[in-house]
Amino acid sequence: MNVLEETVERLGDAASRGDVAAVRSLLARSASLLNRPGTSGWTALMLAARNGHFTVAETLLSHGADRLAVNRSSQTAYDIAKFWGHTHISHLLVQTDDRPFLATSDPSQETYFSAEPLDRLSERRSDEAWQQDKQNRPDSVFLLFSKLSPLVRSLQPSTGPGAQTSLCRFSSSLVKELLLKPGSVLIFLGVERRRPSQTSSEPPAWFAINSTEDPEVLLQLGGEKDVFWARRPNRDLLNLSQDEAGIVAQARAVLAWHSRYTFCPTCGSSTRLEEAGYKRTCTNASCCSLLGVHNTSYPRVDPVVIMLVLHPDGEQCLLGRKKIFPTGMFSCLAGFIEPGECLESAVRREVEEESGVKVGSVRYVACQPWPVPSSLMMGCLAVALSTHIKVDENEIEEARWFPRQQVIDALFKGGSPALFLPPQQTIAHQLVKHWIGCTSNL
Ligand SMILES: NC(=O)C1=CN([C@@H]2O[C@H](COP(=O)(O)OP(=O)(O)OC[C@H]3O[C@@H](n4cnc5c(N)ncnc54)[C@H](O)[C@@H]3O)[C@@H](O)[C@H]2O)C=CC1
Ligand SMILES: [Mg+2]
Ligand SMILES: [Mg+2]
Ligand SMILES: [Mg+2]
Ligand SMILES: [Zn+2]
Repeated sequence: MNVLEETVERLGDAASRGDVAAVRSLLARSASLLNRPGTSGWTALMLAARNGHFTVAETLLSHGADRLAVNRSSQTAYDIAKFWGHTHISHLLVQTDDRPFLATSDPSQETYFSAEPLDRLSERRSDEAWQQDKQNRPDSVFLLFSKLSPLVRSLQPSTGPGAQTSLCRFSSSLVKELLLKPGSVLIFLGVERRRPSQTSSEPPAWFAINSTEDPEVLLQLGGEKDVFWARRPNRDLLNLSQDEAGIVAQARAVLAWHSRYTFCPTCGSSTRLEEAGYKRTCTNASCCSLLGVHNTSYPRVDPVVIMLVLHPDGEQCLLGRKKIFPTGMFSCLAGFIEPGECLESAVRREVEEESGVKVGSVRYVACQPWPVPSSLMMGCLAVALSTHIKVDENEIEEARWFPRQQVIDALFKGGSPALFLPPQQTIAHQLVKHWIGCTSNL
């Protein structure tokens, strides 16, 4: 047993005995131990739940313990507390479960693409002198995009689980010439959020550039090894750190808008970039888009509902697959919100259109920006009123009710040829996990 494994066992032992002081001091030394299972396959939270130690469970949760982790029998800490009759602890775990998982200050609970590591400082967007000064500062950070894909670098596996790629960061001197090229679009992203202890004068500003120069030539710019364009949205863009994914969500969606709105949607004249990339204004002085405020001048966000529909028996959920999905992959149904629709009506309409199932109550859970090109995925749980399935074959190849246990296996045991779910970075995956966590009672 190595030192790490030994420390995990000590944490588990302290949690089993109800020794809050020992739990705190072990976590203070190594917070990464928190969700590691010991040799028994149980996490510290499960052991606290098994032995009825409320304060330990509370302490572990306050440090961000994963209440949805399962042991080798697919039991969560909640299941264990319930089984052993520790109602005060199962209530504690349900209380936490009942909250939408985004309504928490714990960043590890954010959905992928939703982190906000930069302060967008929208009030500085029209301040041209300020923008110019930031663009010239040596500590400003520039990200490079080609055909809307960011330039990234592969990280060594030793950097730990999670991020496998990182955004390439350029300084103003390296991009100076590129900015003069006619095809370059520059947008301001924001400034780094500083913790109070970091007292240096001004936090660095971040910008993104989309360039139309030859991508192969651009690759040489940084002179780094292992750099490549993160072109495959479902692969390369999902391997960033939580913070970098948040920055890409903002940058890619705004740059995509610039690439598609070079002409005015109202009169067809050309448009020019303003407000550091957050507005496009028509160059035709008589265009009515210049009178008043028009949404055609601002970056667009397309609202989408994505929903996990639950069977009236509460034990099954409805998942569907499009033809383009890899074999065996099923996901939540989803669809664009139409004008004049609220979230609930869009959920009911899309589910009925795509599967023939009628839906009653709908509850919003959490959302996720999806920057390909610029959707906002609003995740809901919905309860079915009818169960007969008739798919819209234009959109969906197959939709089925899946039993809870099969979904749990797909979530925690990696799936099977019959069912696997989209990766954990997607809100579809998180919605399914949320349902299992809310109703966990194996
Ligand atoms: N993460 C996940 O597991 C899933 C994500 N999605 C995403 O959700 C989004 C919407 O889902 P869909 O099933 O495609 O929507 P949908 O069910 O409304 O059907 C798509 C069709 O709606 C029309 N449409 C209406 N407004 C549109 C707009 N603003 N942009 C593009 N097409 C529009 C187009 O004809 C398009 O083919 C897609 O971007 C899709 O990639 C969809 C299913 C699962
Ligand atoms: Mg759809
Ligand atoms: Mg649809
Ligand atoms: Mg639709
Ligand atoms: Zn116009």
